[in-house]
Amino acid sequence: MMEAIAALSLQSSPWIGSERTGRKTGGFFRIPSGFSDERRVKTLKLGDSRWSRTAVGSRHLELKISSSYKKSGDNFNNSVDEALILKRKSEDVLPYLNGRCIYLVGMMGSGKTTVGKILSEVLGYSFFDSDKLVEQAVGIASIAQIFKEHSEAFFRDNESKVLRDLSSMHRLVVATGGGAVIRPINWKYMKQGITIWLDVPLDALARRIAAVGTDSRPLLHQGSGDPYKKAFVKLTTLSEQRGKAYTNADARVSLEYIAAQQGHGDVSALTPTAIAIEALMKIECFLIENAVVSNSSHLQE
Ligand SMILES: Nc1ncnc2c1ncn2[C@@H]1O[C@H](COP(=O)(O)OP(=O)(O)O)[C@@H](O)[C@H]1O
Ligand SMILES: O=C(O)C1=C[C@@H](OP(=O)(O)O)[C@@H](O)[C@H](O)C1
Repeated sequence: MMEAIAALSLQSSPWIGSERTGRKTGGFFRIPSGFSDERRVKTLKLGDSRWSRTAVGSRHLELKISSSYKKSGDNFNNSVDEALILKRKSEDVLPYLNGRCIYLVGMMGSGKTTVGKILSEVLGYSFFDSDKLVEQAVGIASIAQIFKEHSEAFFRDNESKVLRDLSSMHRLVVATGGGAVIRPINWKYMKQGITIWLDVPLDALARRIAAVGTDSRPLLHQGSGDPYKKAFVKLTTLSEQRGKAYTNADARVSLEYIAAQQGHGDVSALTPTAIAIEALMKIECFLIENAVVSNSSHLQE
């Protein structure tokens, strides 16, 4: 398992600069949601100089970038602006992560791999896909084949082992399998790092999955008929079973929320980079809230 991780970490994780272009920008990259002035002041009062510097500094940066972002008239500039915001936001967050891993959770097709690779690249972390590590660990080339030759339970046991092994490591972004959230023990492992839920509407998930096919996703690769409808029905059932488990995550990145903030009617207009930026903002909020809570508990001692 550890050799598998070492070998995989040598693989590159491309994406930056290759995102699609062509979307309207609405300047949503202001102060992150739930990141009010009141909370900043509270943070300052608690006297952690590292946080006060970051909070104030990043706020100026966001406001500055936000206005230039809104002025951009063409797609190239929008894409460059997004890349710049991503880079700056990662620089804000990185020192306070202290090497903690980031675990992305969410339904199949929610973009854990796509967004995870962007985050790993920009943070200088290694990227791992837990499905790939399971394939390596059991010596079978695909998840579909693992389900076929063994069972879902066998796959889940190995998925837990992989998450257990990853939990002692640092500086990783991990794209988990969509079902990793159903076993409580997996949360114990993932909570060694920061868990981020990519919350994507079911119709968008079904569209993405119908576009690429269900060969690699055995839970969706059943029955006949229209690929979109089939995926939508199955994803609806899975989401009803798992919806609550995803809410265990430390932070939620809602594509509907980002789209509304950017003035898009549809989440399909969002670039993976925009989603990665929102993820970094949510990580920042989480880290600040945690710092406030731990400072408060020190003060009460
Ligand atoms: N923001 C996005 N917009 C459009 N398509 C996306 C986006 N993010 C991911 N995709 C596509 O959706 C599919 C599933 O993405 P992936 O990252 O593999 O999801 P997961 O790892 O959560 O299963 C891929 O074909 C990917 O290219
Ligand atoms: O939701 C699930 O139960 C699964 C999701 C898949 O991963 P992705 O979320 O990366 O597709 C993979 O682990 C397996 O097919 C089961």
